[in-house]
Amino acid sequence: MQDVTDLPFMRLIARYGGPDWFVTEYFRITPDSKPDGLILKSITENDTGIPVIAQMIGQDIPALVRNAKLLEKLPIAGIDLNLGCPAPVVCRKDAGGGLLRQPERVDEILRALRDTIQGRFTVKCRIGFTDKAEFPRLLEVFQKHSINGLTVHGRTVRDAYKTPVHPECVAMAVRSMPCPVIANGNVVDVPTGLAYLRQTEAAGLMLGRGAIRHPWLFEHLRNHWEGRESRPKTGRDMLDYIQALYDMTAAFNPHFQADLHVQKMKRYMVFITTGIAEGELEYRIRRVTTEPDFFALCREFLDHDTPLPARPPVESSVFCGFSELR
Ligand SMILES: Cc1cc2nc3c(=O)[nH]c(=O)nc-3n(C[C@H](O)[C@H](O)[C@H](O)COP(=O)(O)O)c2cc1C
Repeated sequence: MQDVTDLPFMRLIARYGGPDWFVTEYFRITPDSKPDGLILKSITENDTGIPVIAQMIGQDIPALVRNAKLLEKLPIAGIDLNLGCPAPVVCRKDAGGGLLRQPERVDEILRALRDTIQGRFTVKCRIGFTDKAEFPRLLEVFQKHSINGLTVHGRTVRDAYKTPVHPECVAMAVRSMPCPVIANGNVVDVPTGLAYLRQTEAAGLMLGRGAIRHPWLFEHLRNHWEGRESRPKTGRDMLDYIQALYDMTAAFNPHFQADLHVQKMKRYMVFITTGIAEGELEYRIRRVTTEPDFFALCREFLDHDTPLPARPPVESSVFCGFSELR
């Protein structure tokens, strides 16, 4: 995830159990781009023991091919093509989710990349640009290119993050793709993860915002499958996580300035604070500008041994419609 899942974040999440695979932030690929140095570090300095897949975003075929060759020289578990990013600046350039408007172009890109990539080649997509009715045609294109995996974020680009996900589309992909299909979107806890898997029969889950909010989510899912209890997490557990996140991301930043770092922390805090103290921490953290105020506020709300709410509030505007995964 852009500006979120960098090397220090991966290292921290790995301490909490972590996923089976990481996926890098996307490398923006244009005719004259070179792979971003900081994102490269999440590959070349990955000491987590968890394999990492390099993700590219772009639509220029020679550039994508050139960068895929460069990336394959590195210790990666595969290359993933992003066909889901809804950012207007990306879609306007017909990259990411914007490419879903042009299945023929996707066809050409996948052909060129499949001919180039020797190892694992996967695709991450949404279920259409404006309408889920576009999805069957996209699946026809994906089926043609022997990709090794497909991750489906069960929303259209237009949906952004404002709707529930569509498990029936992920299930359609599972039925029609010859490769493993991974379900993505709105998994916030063990029950939502299990419901998504049950409704789709997907081969696995990709977790994004839910794992930022609750880094124990990977461990809790594993505990469930392996018959172990999961201890509810307290305010103090969360405080320790926030402190570690602050320290590790700060140490990674050669231009560290406390006030700017507080702003970076807010990218994570949007997800972490959802539902704590009925939204009061979420509201107040947005207004904080200094490091002492940031930690004083976190301590005010989290320096306790009471279990935190297991899931975000049902009416959450951040995890919109997650409760429909049941
Ligand atoms: C801030 C932010 C950055 C993201 N960056 C990426 C990215 O670089 N590559 C990608 O495939 N998806 C990216 N996503 C999308 C997530 O991977 C995921 O598909 C989406 O958030 C839905 O899943 P979730 O509910 O588990 O978060 C990003 C999402 C957010 C909110």
